[in-house]
Amino acid sequence: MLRGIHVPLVTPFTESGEPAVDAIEKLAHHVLDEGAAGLVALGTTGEVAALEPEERARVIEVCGRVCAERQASLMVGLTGNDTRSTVRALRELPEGVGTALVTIPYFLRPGERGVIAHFEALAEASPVPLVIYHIPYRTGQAVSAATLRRLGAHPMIAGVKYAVGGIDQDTVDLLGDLPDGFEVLGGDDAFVSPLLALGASGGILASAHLATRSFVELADAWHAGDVPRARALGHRLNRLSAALFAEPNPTVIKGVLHAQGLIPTPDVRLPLVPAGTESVARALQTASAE
Ligand SMILES: O=C(O)C1=N[C@H](C(=O)O)C[C@H](O)C1
Repeated sequence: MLRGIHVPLVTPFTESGEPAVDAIEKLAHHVLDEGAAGLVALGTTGEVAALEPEERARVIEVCGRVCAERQASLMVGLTGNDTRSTVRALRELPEGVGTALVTIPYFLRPGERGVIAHFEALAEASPVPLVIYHIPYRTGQAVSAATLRRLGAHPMIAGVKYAVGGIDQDTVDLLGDLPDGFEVLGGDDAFVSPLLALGASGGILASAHLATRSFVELADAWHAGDVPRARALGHRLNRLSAALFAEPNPTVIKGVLHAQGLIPTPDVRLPLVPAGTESVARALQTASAE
């Protein structure tokens, strides 16, 4: 279910600052046409923190419609850091959502026992399987391979979006001994190729808005054991990701998508500010070479 490349869609805005629903729909079809296995609505890349509740509902609605039509997987991001309100949000997810991508409680730093208790409570209450979003440089909470393995043994916890900013001992330990039915999806664009080499089943990658087909080929090549092809693609795509992440995500990606005519404006909501023209030009040039 979690195999392949999932694109965490940006939320494009119109000139008047509203979510550009038509552009989301077009972008969704575009990345699915290019081979993405599914969409992620309301990720960090979708600027979820800056969207009003009714705007979030509209984004889920349009992504749900496209995924239903295309028989693709829809994952929805939930970023609460308190257990009771996250349970409520999970229960309020509309029909058609396949999985919920739930961030490890940020800022509070509840410790590993707290993380376990949080996810076990969510897993018991959730109507859909969960994907743990582990991104310690954003949440401030470290989590060991043993904790992820324990959580992964729960039947309602389907996987982890793994974004620890590198490959460390826990990464190798986790991928060397995964619970049955628990998948690792790379969530750091720069490290997706080594993670796939270690056994990740795919990735959730903002970079895959661009060169989607090449990211899909990268995952397929590692899964097929075609090491020379996978390694070469990985190095090439890493250059694209580096250019796209030269400024806070998703500012450069939006600049490039706008320059390519795929979204109506490159606008982001404060506290994000639009990427500089040089960063966008460099990323555009790298993307054009794909
Ligand atoms: O929104 C996401 O999902 C992603 N967010 C990450 C981030 O902004 O840190 C990057 C990753 O490509 C996907």
